[in-house]
Amino acid sequence: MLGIEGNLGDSINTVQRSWVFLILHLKFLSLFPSFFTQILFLFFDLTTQDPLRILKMVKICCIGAGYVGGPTMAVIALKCPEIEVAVVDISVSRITAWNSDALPIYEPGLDEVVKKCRGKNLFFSTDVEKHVSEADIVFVSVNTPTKTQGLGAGKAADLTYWESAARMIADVSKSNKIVVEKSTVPVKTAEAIEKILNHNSKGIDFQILSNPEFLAEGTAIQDLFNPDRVLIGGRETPGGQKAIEALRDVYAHWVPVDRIICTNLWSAELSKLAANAFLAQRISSVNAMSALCEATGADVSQVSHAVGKDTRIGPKFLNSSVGFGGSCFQKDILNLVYICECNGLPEVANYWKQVIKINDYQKTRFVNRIVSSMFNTVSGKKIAILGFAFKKDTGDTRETPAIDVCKGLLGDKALLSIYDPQVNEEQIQRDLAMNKFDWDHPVHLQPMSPTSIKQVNVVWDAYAATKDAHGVCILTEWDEFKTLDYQRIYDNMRKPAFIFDGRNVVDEAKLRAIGFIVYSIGKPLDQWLKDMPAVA
Ligand SMILES: NC(=O)c1ccc[n+]([C@@H]2O[C@H](COP(=O)([O-])OP(=O)(O)OC[C@H]3O[C@@H](n4cnc5c(N)ncnc54)[C@H](O)[C@@H]3O)[C@@H](O)[C@H]2O)c1
Ligand SMILES: O=c1ccn([C@@H]2O[C@H](COP(=O)(O)OP(=O)(O)O[C@H]3O[C@H](CO)[C@@H](O)[C@H](O)[C@H]3O)[C@@H](O)[C@H]2O)c(=O)[nH]1
Repeated sequence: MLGIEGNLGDSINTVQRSWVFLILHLKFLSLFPSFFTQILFLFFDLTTQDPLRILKMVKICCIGAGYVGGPTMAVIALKCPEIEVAVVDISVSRITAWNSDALPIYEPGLDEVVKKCRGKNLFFSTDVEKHVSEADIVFVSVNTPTKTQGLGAGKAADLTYWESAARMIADVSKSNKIVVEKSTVPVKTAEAIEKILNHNSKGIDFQILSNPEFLAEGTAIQDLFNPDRVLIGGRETPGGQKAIEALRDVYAHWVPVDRIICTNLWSAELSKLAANAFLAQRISSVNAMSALCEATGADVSQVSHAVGKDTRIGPKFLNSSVGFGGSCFQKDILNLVYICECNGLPEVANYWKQVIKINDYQKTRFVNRIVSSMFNTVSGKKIAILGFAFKKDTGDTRETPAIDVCKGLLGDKALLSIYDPQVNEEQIQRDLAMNKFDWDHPVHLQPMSPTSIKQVNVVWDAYAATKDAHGVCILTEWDEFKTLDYQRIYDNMRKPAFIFDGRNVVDEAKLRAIGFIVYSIGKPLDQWLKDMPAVA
């Protein structure tokens, strides 16, 4: 095992040197194969300590085999063949899936990366303690969901899973370790983790680093291969700096060093929350504009284009939508709000709270638009839902706006027929039966009792979903929804046939020419919709 204090950073730096040495070594052994020569070389190896000592593999363990732990570690294993990477989880079903041909998450490019490394230097296991105790670097990538009860419920991050992982690391460790916060955590979490780890440390040196992850689902592999930046925060002590160096050396296998930013612990922890808040704020800003566009006849796509051409603003993340979803934005902003409140900054807290309020408003506005357009009632009417995942190219449904829209329509007694290319019926039924904030607690990774909602029917084809429907809602921007045969869909629907496009994927002019009544977020309204204004 390599000690962190002394030589982990150096060892990775000198890997190339060691390969040269090994080749020379083997060459000499083949030239002088006598027993005596071999003994001489062995003696040399043992006494010099360098470089053969460092040929022993560095071991990384990641606790949490989820959307972050799985892809991140697979890419580290691919890019660092001399490092042994173990990804561990308490969920037996998740680990079984990681070891099978049907990986537990859908992510373009992930299968190929896993296939290249699994069984070589990438391992998935439920033997959490063994792999943690053997590792030099332990990443912790467990859930940090919003608290559902107690102090800070509905806002604060629930650190139960993080704390239990930290206690387990302290219990099973027998050698020095770098412990890396990969999960998104409240600023100052590292201080609490240090206390847990060092309280009963048996003389072991634990260095805590913050290394937040910025990948987005659906593009995780490309984001990991080519990150805008890698952020590493650590203590400003010699030990802390050495640990930063060791982790930087891992990423430096494929990330240009000028993109690896090193900061203090608190800056790294806070930057992750700040980045998500800034990104979500852009979406709430454009969504707020979308309401004004509908009221005035402006077109939100044109406004976004014009605004985004300003190089100080930039064109990305300005797509108006039914609202942002996903496991991160809402959770992390609520967490930020709570931290501001705890630090006596109510004005700052209220500023960020508004990003969530606009997002909720956007989802409610969308449901109200549907109901008001369809003569103020959807009771007993079949509504097709196209797309349930929170964005395209993922099967993840955590905090998807589709849940709120579907629940809103179910509240008005609609009959839903749902199709998503990557989300199965069990997941959809479970999501629609779940309470707010329950979605990201590990108990929900286990199969739940099948309490299916009778008003909901899940089908495996957009045409089946839309057959005999009164209205169609597009809630995820899957590419296939752009090229559906809308004439066929129209012919098989009840009339008047409505389309409510929550992602601005359809060509409204073409659909209107077919005969549809079309509502697209932030676009000029047609006469029908003007005559039946939604109550926001
Ligand atoms: N999903 C993303 O795109 C994304 C991106 C950046 C950061 N993050 C952050 O990363 C963290 C993980 O997110 P995720 O989406 O991968 O979550 P996830 O639910 O997909 O995975 C977390 C895993 O941790 C496991 N786990 C929980 N407690 C454990 C324990 N004590 N020991 C072993 N395993 C345990 C769970 O069983 C689960 O499989 C969160 O803090 C999240 O905010 C997520
Ligand atoms: O212009 C846009 C861009 C996105 N969205 C929606 O916003 C949500 C989030 O999308 P995205 O950010 O692409 O996916 P995530 O996987 O949630 O990634 C975010 O959250 C991660 C978890 O913290 C971070 O690591 C990423 O950097 C951050 O982009 C989705 O519902 C999108 O449909 C919009 O409505 N309009």
